[in-house]
Amino acid sequence: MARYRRRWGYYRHDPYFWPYGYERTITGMVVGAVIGAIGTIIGSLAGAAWRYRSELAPLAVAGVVAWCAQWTHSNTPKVWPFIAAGTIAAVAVLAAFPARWRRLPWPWLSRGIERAYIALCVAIGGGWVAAATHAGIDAAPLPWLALAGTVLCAVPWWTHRRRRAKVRVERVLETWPDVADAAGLAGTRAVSAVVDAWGWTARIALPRGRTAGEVVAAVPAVESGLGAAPGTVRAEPDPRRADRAYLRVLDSDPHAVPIPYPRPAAGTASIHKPIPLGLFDDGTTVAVRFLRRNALIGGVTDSGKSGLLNVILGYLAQCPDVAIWGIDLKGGMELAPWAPVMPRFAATPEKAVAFLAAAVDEIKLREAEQVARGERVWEPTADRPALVIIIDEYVELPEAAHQHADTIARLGRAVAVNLIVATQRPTQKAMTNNAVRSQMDIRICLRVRERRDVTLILGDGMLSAGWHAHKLDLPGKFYVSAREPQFRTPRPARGYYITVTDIVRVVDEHGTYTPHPGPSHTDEPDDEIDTDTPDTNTDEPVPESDGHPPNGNRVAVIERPPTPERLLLDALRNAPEQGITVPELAQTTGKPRRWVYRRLQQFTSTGHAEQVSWGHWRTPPPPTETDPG
Ligand SMILES: Nc1ncnc2c1ncn2[C@@H]1O[C@H](COP(=O)(O)OP(=O)(O)OP(=O)(O)O)[C@@H](O)[C@H]1O
Repeated sequence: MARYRRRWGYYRHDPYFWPYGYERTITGMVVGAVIGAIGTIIGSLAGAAWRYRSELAPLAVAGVVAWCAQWTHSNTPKVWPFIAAGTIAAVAVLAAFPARWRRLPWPWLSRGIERAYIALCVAIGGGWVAAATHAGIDAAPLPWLALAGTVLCAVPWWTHRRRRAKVRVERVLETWPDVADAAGLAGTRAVSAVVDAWGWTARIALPRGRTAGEVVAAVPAVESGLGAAPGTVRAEPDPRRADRAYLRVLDSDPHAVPIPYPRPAAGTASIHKPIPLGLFDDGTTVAVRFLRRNALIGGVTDSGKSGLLNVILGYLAQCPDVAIWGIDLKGGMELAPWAPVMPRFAATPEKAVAFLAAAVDEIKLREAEQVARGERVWEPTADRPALVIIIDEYVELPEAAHQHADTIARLGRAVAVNLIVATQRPTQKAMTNNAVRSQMDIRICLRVRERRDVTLILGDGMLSAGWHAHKLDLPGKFYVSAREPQFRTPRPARGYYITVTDIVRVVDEHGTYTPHPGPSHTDEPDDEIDTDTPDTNTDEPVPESDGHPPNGNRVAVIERPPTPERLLLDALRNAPEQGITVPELAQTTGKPRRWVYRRLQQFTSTGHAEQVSWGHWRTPPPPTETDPG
């Protein structure tokens, strides 16, 4: 310290150190203040230029272009033809941009309209540089052309929606430390942000030892800090890292108006693909795979359950590899319009029981067929379709039907026989004491009245994890919970709004089971729909002659030609008491005897066939109950 004091004492009287006097003088202070003010102004201008760098970019580019033209004009004026040729080549490349280049990670080059804008800027800039290189930048009319070109290129840049949104988010993120301090999230950082059509999503990094739950809890305070409307900010944990969270801020709500139903392109629908149900609040599609999965859809009256079922049906009806059965215990009010695409449609409890029993039977047949084919899971095709049973108002099913539904939910998965059920309150009793509910891999929760209904539909712990379905405010809004990562966090979605016209169009194109009774006929037995307890012939093909089922009142389970395995099983089931011979079986199935022998061996080992006498086979009779008396 003493050393510095000595040095200060030395310089205090040095005239070179104080150019305006030996001591501080008034002049020196004024000059210092002026220099300070100029510095402050320059600093502020530089700060503003940095802050508005995106808006100023076109002017900066114009300045650089003019400087380059001046330099080439002064040093190498003869290169102007090369500059012109280079410009034409660049514009040509942008115009004929090969499709495979569009997959490169340059978003501004992958969209046609943005490529056209870049091509325009290159043409104007390159053309002007070539001309200015030849004639000089001040040769008329080049200065005026420079001004016009700058404005022409700058206006689309200034008005570009995505650029403006990105800049706005960057500015918000610059203020994040202050917002975080005010919201009790001091020490957190906004590490990245993505802008979309409806708002933006930022990834927030938390200091060690702190969790995403804190960000979720601080959402109201963050809304206040950002000056956003209540309910427009949502936070969710990052499923990959415990010390990261996502913050979603909505500028406009994609769910504010009904979202029109988009039909899949003709010939593309398949049960192997996820079914698009609607949009998340960031505008991404909610697409759920229903193959070999049971689904539960719950919500209060008018929450949009039937609307969502219609969206699912609209897709399934267009899948060649699916057969749909419908059960609608609201007297057929909701699903009746779809009856023409359903081989089976029940609107009364009795039919519902019969159909579900038939589905259990179908599962057993499919299991046997799988054994015969040596396959573990049933891969649906047009010939061997998946069977999806849609049940509206599940709790209205009679007790007997619940038992069958329970069996289907437990055993149907491997053989692609599945349930999609909708209900207002899936209480324990209604869900066969939870057996069916526990088999529901996909849970969709629309608006519910009470908080505990969230637990009933989605499961324990979901309410406290942020699945606040009781706060959903519009019909068709829902949460979906499934095993895929995108369905493990509570993200509100809204289903597509499918109109009667959409339904009629799909049914007209894909409906084959006509005529069907309207809801008003449901109390009377009908000719078109099978009310019998089903038997082994349930998969007879429907003749295409007049659309009416054969044998008076029987329709097919699935209107596709049966597989040889199924024909074999049916023949064994229908065999007389003394059995059926191998040559007869070979004739029925159209397969060689060796094939029949091999299948019979497999069926015998699994209890689906027995040899009654030498060369005679049949299905073993069901075990009879022994009389305890
Ligand atoms: N995705 C949607 N977008 C816009 N409106 C919808 C949507 N889904 C349903 N709605 C509207 O909400 C109302 C109720 O829908 P829906 O009949 O599907 O409800 P629900 O839950 O099945 O009712 P209920 O239990 O009484 O049958 C209908 O008027 C429908 O137009």
